[in-house]
Amino acid sequence: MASLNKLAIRGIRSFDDKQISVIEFFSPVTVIVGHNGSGKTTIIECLKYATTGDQPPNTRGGAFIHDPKMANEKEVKAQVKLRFHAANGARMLAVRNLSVTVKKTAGLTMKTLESILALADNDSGKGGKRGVISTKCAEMDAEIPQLLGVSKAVLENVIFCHQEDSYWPLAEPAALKKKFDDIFEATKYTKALDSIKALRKDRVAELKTEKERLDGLSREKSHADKLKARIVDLNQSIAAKEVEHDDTKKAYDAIVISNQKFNEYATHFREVYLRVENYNDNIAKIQLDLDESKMNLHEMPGTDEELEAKLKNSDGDAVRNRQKLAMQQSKADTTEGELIAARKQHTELAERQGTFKAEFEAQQERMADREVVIQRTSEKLKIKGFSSGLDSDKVLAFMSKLQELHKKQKATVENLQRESSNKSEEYTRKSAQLSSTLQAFKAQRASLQHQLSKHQSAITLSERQLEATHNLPSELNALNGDIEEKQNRLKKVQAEIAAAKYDERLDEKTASTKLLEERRDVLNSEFKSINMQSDARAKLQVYRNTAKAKTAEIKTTVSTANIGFRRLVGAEPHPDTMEREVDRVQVEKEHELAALEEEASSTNGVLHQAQSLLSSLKIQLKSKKEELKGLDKRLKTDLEADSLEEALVEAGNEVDVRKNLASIDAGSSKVYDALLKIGKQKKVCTACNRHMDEHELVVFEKSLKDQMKKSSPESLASIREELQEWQAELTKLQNLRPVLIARDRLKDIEVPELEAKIKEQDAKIPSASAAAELVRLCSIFHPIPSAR
Ligand SMILES: Nc1ncnc2c1ncn2[C@@H]1O[C@H](COP(=O)(O)OP(=O)(O)OP(=O)(O)O)[C@@H](O)[C@H]1O
Repeated sequence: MASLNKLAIRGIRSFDDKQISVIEFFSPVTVIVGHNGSGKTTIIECLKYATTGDQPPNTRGGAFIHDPKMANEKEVKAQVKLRFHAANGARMLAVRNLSVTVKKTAGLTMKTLESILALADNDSGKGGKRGVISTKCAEMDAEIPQLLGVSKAVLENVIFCHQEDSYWPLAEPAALKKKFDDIFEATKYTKALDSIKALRKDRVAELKTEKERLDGLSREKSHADKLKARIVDLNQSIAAKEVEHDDTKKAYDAIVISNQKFNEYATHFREVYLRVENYNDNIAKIQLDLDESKMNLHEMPGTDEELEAKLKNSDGDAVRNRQKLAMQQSKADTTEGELIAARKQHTELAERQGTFKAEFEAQQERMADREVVIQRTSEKLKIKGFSSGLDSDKVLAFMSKLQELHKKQKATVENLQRESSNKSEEYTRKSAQLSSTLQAFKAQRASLQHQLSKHQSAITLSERQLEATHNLPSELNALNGDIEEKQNRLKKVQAEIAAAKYDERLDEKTASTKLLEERRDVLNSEFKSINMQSDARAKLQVYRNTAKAKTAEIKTTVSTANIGFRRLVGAEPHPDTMEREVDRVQVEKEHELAALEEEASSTNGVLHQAQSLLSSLKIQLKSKKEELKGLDKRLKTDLEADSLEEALVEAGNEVDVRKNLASIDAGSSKVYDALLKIGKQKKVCTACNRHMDEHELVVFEKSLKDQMKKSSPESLASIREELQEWQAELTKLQNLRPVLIARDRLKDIEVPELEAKIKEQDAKIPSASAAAELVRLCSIFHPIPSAR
């Protein structure tokens, strides 16, 4: 238990600064008695100041120190010295020094001077520094209450409570609680609680972060699971695609065969189509001929039986021809249907070709990705020779190199893992050894400290005994010898401790532990990086497998495409030149197609021109024939004779005759009568003075009578009528001349010319039609390769 021993006061309040006043405290109680103002309170204040460092209330500015005015000094130095027994029995000495100086402005300046807390042994008494524990006020303020085993609050508020502060139990609840908290040291528990709360808050925040991290990790894990599932799905899908590819290939082969069949059908259809067109043309011609024949119907020679037989035969032929035509028509319809189906098939094939192209493009992209991955991996793993131009051989070489590297890395990882585990074991073992050594050192130090405290208590005891036995020098000497011996032993033990260099060894071990921990960290980071590399290699393996499958797929596709390549390019495909060759052939084929389309357009133009010319010629011919028919009809109607010229001559003669006859007037009959009478009488013709015999006279008489008849008024009227008729006939015949000329021109020139032209065009059209159809089919089935 702690106890106060002595208090020495100098220069505090009413205590003089020139001499030291010593108060000794006795056990079990010390009573301080004195007059008012004699200094009792000052003693308590000095005890409080010595133990806690707190000056009494309202003593700022040096009021606690003896007044310099009273001392008649400009500076007063004060000292409070307390010797006490600590709770552990140690004899301690606490010295605190103060000074106060009179200011020029009549105020005081207070200073806290040197303070010492030391073991109150002999050496310290001689000014040695051996037992000094602290010289700092703050440390002393904390140390002394600990040494006394009482809290500062108890010292302040209970033991050395100033009379001015002694009313605190009547203070307000908050202040009272504070005091109680301080006295019962609840503050540290409150602080501990606050600290626990703060720690809890930190831990909750950490927990939250960890939870979030855990959530993130679980999310990543679920993502990884999903990725795994996706990989499985993709593998399944790849397998399904391969199966689909096989099916598609089979379907493609079947389509190629059906395409060939379609080509054959198309060729056949073209032939049939041309034949049908020819038949149609023939039918048209026959129709025209029939129309013409109908127009120019003439009586067929032969008997009725023969004609009937002919007619029957012709009907049979027509029926057969119609049947043939119907068959051809149905064939044409069938072929048209096949053509539509084939075109549909062609479209589907083109779509499939597009799909294959898209897949091929995707494959190319994947290959490009693979190349990038290989390049990055080669750069990362420092494998030379794979930065560019990665063909399949190089890729395989890269894979084999990676496998080798993987094996090496695996072996290295295993070695490192073994090494790491060995080192870890070694580290654990050494750490355990060091821990045990440390524990041993600690135990040793504790026992030494125990011994030391024992020795110190023995010294204290000895000192007490020494003090108590001043009159026993012999005992003192013995005790001194004992003390010396113990001190020697203490020194020896301390020297042993120093010689053992436990601290240095401990430092060494700590440094070695630190080194081992650093090494372990390095190994752990290496292990982590190796694990990452292992992951990367696993990923690479997956990529490699994918690339392998894709390469096989590409090979199959390429081998299929190679057939088409050979067919189109006419050479063996080579990966370096393949695309260029296909591009070149594509350009060529596109040119050819353009030329074919141009040709088709020009051929179609020619065909359409020929067909329109033919139809126009046919229309012209038809109109000419109709015109000719009309002219013929008119000629037949208006011209009875075979020849118009003869008819004209005849009509002219008739008109002339009638004109001559009509010119004979009525008086001429009297002339004929007189001539007849004279001739009968004289047998002489008075008109020509020629003699006539009887026979001649008969003829003369008959002729004159005819003339007389003709020159009769009735006869003349009739002649005039006839003249008019013949003149009308002549006019009509003269009007027929241009008709005849026109008909002859039509018949002999225009119609034959038109017929010849139509024949010529007829002959041209099938070839033009066939050419146009051929060009059209060529342009439809013209293969254009694609570089993809
Ligand atoms: N700074 C100072 N310098 C000199 N003397 C002082 C100073 N301050 C106080 N005093 C004197 O110290 C004395 C105070 O002593 P103190 O209060 O300790 O006496 P006391 O015995 O406790 O009295 P009471 O029984 O009345 O409480 C007074 O006489 C006062 O005049």
